[in-house]
Amino acid sequence: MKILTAAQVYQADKFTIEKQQITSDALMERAAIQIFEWIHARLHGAPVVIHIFCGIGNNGGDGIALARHLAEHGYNIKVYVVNYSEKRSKDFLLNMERLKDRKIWPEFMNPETVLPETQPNDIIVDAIFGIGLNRSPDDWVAKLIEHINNSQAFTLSVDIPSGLPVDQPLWKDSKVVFADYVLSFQTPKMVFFLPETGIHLENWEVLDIGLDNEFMMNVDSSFEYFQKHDIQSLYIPRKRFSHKGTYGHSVIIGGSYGKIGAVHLSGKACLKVGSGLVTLYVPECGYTPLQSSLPEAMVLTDGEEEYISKISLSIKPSAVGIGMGLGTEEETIQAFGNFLKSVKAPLVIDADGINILAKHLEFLKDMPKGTILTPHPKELERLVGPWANDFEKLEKAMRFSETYQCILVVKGANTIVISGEKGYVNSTGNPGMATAGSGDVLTGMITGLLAQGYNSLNASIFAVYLHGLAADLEVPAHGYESITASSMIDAIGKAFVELFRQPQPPNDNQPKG
Ligand SMILES: NC(=O)C1=CN([C@@H]2O[C@H](COP(=O)(O)OP(=O)(O)OC[C@H]3O[C@@H](n4cnc5c(N)ncnc54)[C@H](OP(=O)(O)O)[C@@H]3O)[C@@H](O)[C@H]2O)[C@@H](O)CC1
Ligand SMILES: [K+]
Repeated sequence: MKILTAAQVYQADKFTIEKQQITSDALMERAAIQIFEWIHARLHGAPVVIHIFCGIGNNGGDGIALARHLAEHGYNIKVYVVNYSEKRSKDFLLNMERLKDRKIWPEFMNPETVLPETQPNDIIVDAIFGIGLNRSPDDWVAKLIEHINNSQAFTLSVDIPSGLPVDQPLWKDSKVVFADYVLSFQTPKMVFFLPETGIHLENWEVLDIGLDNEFMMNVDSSFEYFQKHDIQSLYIPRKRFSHKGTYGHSVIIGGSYGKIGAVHLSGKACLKVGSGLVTLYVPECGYTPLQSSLPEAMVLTDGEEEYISKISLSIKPSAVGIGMGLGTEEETIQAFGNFLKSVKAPLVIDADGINILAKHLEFLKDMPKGTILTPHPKELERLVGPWANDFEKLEKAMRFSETYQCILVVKGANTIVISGEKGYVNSTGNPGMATAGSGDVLTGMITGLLAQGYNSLNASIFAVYLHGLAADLEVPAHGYESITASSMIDAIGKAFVELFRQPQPPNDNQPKG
């Protein structure tokens, strides 16, 4: 699903109105009806008090139109107009007239208004600002936002939590409505996925208001949100007449004394995504533990006991994953640098591999095109330098990716795969994944997919999605806290099955008896 900027949403709006020959008010009506239906399907007419806070632009217009539909269905509503400007939009005014025709009179709020009381069981609809917000709200509106946030009522934001800009960082000390749920029109907004701004909402959902398909297909968005059907289309099916050689030979290079487990996790995850063969290249001390704990893998060892001192492979790998538990001994650094010069197979670099690169930028020129780097935030910072905000972080990552023609898997609550000027935002995963070894598992998975012939971008996207899905499938049994890297590996199989599970048909036509 494309993630559009505010400017692109306005273009889509204009294009749709012209092509479908409808009025802008008709589009607002679609939006309001979609929100009404969402609420009605859950409340079934329950007599809860619904406080609707409306601005004076089109976001406010959506709120006013929603108020009319709720009133027509007998809901107990209180409507407020947050009068932050004299410049009311045409469709806001039109909907105000329709509301007044039904003898519903909103309360007009200005800086002097006493803020309304709400009860914990009430519902707040936040339609104060939408995608038109272009500066920090005035002080009195900020106080209202804080008042909403201090109430215990469930808060539903229309399109975007009021106070959040769509595609830029938040202004300093600016206030934002905390939304329990956001119903966002046609496209999720990029701020939902970034740590500094995503904290202002709990859940979101996209409502389709019928913006023109042709526009949506052709618009060139910098970011996409990838979901199940996108991943299904990347899948390379296994063939009947195949053998283990068909699915590649992965090599995992890493480990040092006390950190051999990282290689075990990567190697096992690599096997679990279907790599035909897996060889682990480790210091001598890793030989016995790995041979006994992971019998499916082959093990090659370095001459050194406790760290890797040179990397010479007697085999021709289909893909290589390097860096987990590697350490940063001087000899290891040299071995890593030399390896970059000689490696011909598709490559994933993680953990200490990234740390070495960050300290030895001269190695970057030897990195093969299409190499995948999988930094967590601290590793990314070492690589691209500090950033002032999340948007600058992504810009820097994009520039890095373009300069070195590599893929960056920027790990976070929503991991974002960066390839040149494009970013792909993952839809799976949960806070239980913030656990030791989680990254080693991902690196192994990406390597295993590369070995099977997935290209760098597809392998990254597919693995990131499947990794998150595996962790999500573990939640019912483990909660967040006791998910471990090993339990994620165990769930990779379930994640593959889930990826292709068809929705269950309703049971009505089952034979009785
Ligand atoms: N295609 C779609 O998706 C559809 C979208 N629809 C809905 O329209 C919404 C966008 O509406 P909108 O353009 O009227 O902007 P909105 O956010 O209501 O703001 C109003 C005005 O406030 C102003 N302003 C800005 N910052 C300010 C501040 N800090 N303090 C004070 N004033 C401030 C600024 O005007 P300015 O003062 O800068 O001239 C701005 O124009 C969208 O989110 C969705 O809910 C649907 O109806 C149908 C289809
Ligand atoms: K809003």
